[in-house]
Amino acid sequence: MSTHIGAKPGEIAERVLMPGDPLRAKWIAETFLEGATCYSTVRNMFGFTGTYQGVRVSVQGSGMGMPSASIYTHELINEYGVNTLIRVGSCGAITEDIGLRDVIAAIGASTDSNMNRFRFDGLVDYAPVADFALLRSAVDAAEARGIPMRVGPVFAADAFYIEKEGFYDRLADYGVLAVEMETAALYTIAARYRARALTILTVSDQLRTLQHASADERQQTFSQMVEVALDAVIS
Ligand SMILES: O=P(O)(O)O[C@H]1O[C@H](CO)[C@@H](O)[C@H]1O
Ligand SMILES: O=c1cc[nH]c(=O)[nH]1
Repeated sequence: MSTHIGAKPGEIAERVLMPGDPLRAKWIAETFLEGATCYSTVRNMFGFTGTYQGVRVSVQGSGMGMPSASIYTHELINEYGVNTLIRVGSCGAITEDIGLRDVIAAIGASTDSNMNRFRFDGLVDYAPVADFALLRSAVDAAEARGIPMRVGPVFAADAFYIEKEGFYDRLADYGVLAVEMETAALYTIAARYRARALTILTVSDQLRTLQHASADERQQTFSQMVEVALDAVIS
């Protein structure tokens, strides 16, 4: 086992879906994987391995925010040999042309996290980006399933509750589609250790119109996001 994951060597697949919510990991494993078994309950951050269309796939909760997601990303890659990670998360849309329940693939992530400034001694504003082949596979999968999916940049925020007048407007001015809390760290760590990473998100909150998805709506459209992610992760 690693410091934060209770799996034995070989229990985690090379391909992993990573939701923030550990109960979403359980739901994905029970709903979409065959023969799924739980390999870790450490900190209740559940992880499961099963098969999807005959291919071994794991689902690991990452927790909320970049410090937590960094731990799981680092250990999955470096302690368990994971080479492909797709985050399946929720997000807040910051442009009015994106609706509740829409699916977004993150081509890159800006952030207010200080992690990369620390990493590069404050001299570089590193640009964390998605793996192109995974992104292309996700786009192909969404098209094949008839699921509309926007592709664009997101903002990975340190804080969920931001009291900064006009901040989302300014991000939207620069083309940012949505706000979430993990992708900059995921893309950076995957790049560092030569793994492939992608984030796919479902809009749970429309931050312009202040609409919020109901629990049922979230579950239904999370299904679309997960189907696209599973098709891409086994590609
Ligand atoms: O739904 P998940 O994957 O947790 O993602 C989003 O939801 C959490 C905030 O509610 C943050 O982790 C954010 O990134
Ligand atoms: O980080 C997040 C996730 C969902 N909704 C938000 O507004 N922010």
